[in-house]
Amino acid sequence: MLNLHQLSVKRGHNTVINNISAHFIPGQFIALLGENGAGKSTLLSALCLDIPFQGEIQLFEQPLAQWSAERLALQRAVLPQQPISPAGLTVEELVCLSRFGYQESHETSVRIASHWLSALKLHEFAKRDLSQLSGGQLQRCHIARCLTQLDNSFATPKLLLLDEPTAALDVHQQHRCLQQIKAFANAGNLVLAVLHDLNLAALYADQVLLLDQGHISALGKPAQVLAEQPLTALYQTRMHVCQHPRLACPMIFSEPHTELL
Ligand SMILES: Nc1ncnc2c1ncn2[C@@H]1O[C@H](COP(=O)(O)OP(=O)(O)OP(=O)(O)O)[C@@H](O)[C@H]1O
Repeated sequence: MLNLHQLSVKRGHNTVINNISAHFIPGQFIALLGENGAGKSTLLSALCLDIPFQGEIQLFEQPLAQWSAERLALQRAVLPQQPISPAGLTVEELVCLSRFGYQESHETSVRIASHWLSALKLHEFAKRDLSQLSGGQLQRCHIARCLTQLDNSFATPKLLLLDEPTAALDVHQQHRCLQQIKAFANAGNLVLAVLHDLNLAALYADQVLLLDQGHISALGKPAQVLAEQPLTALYQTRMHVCQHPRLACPMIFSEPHTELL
């Protein structure tokens, strides 16, 4: 579904994404992990065509650059690290705006938006101005916007790109949002999400992509990739990996840096 072929991205004089190739199939939740500055957001920006790159990005075997904005709006949604939240818009208005590409009535847009606002426990805020939300409520509102934008069961698999979707969320909301996002992926769509929480990646990702200074250092199932030695090397922090007491996934613990104690 999504092909990266010898993708490189420069920012200033530095090559931030360095000749990476990968192929992603629908039905998967891919977690992008890596230290600060590894190139995760840059990779998402290239996938959004927001910055120039070398190499090729193909969606359904067609170069992304050849897709019209109208077609892409029905196929791909994006949650940037700092999404724009125009003051004066209500939650429902923002989420409904994501339906602009569909030929449908306002009532249909509101019905679909309501579904996702309820799914993310935001229904009570539907008529509230965006400026009157907490950080976590606003983040959930933008996740609802993305899922509303791609809600079209009669069409081809969709691509959802999320940059740190759980950064502002409490534990309950992290699980609620990631369960919705994983269900969306496993229903036949593709989700690429930048995460910093290794344990959330272990719980929810079908595949984990470890980015190290613009290179893919590992891509595979969480149980294969999230191992002590590569994580300790990548984050320069002592890591321990054990089995989750109840679930079939690894759990990761880190140690303080002894030289700072
Ligand atoms: N506009 C820019 N001009 C020059 N360099 C940039 C620019 N934006 C980002 N960079 C650099 O590119 C590198 C990759 O940045 P990027 O934001 O992709 O990292 P990241 O993996 O998303 O990090 P984080 O986890 O901190 O969000 C960093 O070294 C950063 O300093």
